[in-house]
Amino acid sequence: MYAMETCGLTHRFGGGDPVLRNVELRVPEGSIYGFLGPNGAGKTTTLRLVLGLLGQQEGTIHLFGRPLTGNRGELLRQVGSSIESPSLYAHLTARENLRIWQLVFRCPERRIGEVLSLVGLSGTGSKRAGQFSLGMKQRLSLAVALLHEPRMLVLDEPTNGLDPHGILEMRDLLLSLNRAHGTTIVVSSHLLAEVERLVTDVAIISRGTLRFQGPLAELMARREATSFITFDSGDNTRALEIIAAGGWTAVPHEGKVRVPALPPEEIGRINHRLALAGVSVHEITAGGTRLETLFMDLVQD
Ligand SMILES: Nc1ncnc2c1ncn2[C@@H]1O[C@H](COP(=O)(O)OP(=O)(O)OP(=O)(O)O)[C@@H](O)[C@H]1O
Repeated sequence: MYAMETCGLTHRFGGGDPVLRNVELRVPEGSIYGFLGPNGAGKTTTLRLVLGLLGQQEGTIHLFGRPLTGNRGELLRQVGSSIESPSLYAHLTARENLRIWQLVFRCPERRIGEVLSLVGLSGTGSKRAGQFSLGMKQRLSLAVALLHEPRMLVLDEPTNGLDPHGILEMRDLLLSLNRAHGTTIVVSSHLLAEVERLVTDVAIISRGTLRFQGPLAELMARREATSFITFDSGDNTRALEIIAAGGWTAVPHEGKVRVPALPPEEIGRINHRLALAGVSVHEITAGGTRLETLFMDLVQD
């Protein structure tokens, strides 16, 4: 079952061109789903539609297998979100901010302490949210989103403006939430590298159109298909013959020998065979398309 599913989602602002065209998201329950695309691609608009923050024009939205239309209140109660700038009161402490939302969500008071500890803000005492670092503000927004123990979290650019340490902290936090509670997490980002080690599934959107959707492993496999290993040895002509005779596809490249990407044990086997034949290998390098390059290719027309 999909935690979130959109069908034919199309949206225009005013009478302009569509900013979303037939967007079909399928977020598997329990996944960490990276919704990726460059600035202005349509990520926030899609998420606002799914959260009922923007009037739907064309298409359908299902959450947990049920249509949003007609079940909005009940379905959105199972979702925690942080979209655009966090709605925090600068003059209140973390605990006071959460107290307000605890009353709004009507959840037990104990949740305040629980989420504070979960996001690592228990020790902030009388410090006001206005004095928090950006990373702390992001974590407090996450705490608000988690108060009512949602089945799915929808976070728009949660690592925006964070330094590398803050990005790592946020990643670990989201991973542990997903593992400990099975919470489905949808996280948007304009940088694949920021979420590459977090997500299980990926959707890539560009100019309002979905360019890729599937498990991260599928995207990785596309990269591997264009990757290669290069051998440089004392006698590359013989090396080429020996590798080809072993049944591997090998081609000469800039005076060296190139084979398609292989598992490490296969590379070891080639190296061993060359050594046995008296060809000494100086260098083995892996190269090819970086995941980020593949991402850029996908978002460019
Ligand atoms: N309220 C609005 N009125 C008119 N146009 C809008 C409005 N909100 C968004 N847009 C336009 O819709 C397109 C998609 O914007 P959206 O904010 O959804 O992109 P995004 O992928 O979230 O980008 P970013 O990473 O910059 O937030 C953009 O061209 C944007 O200018």
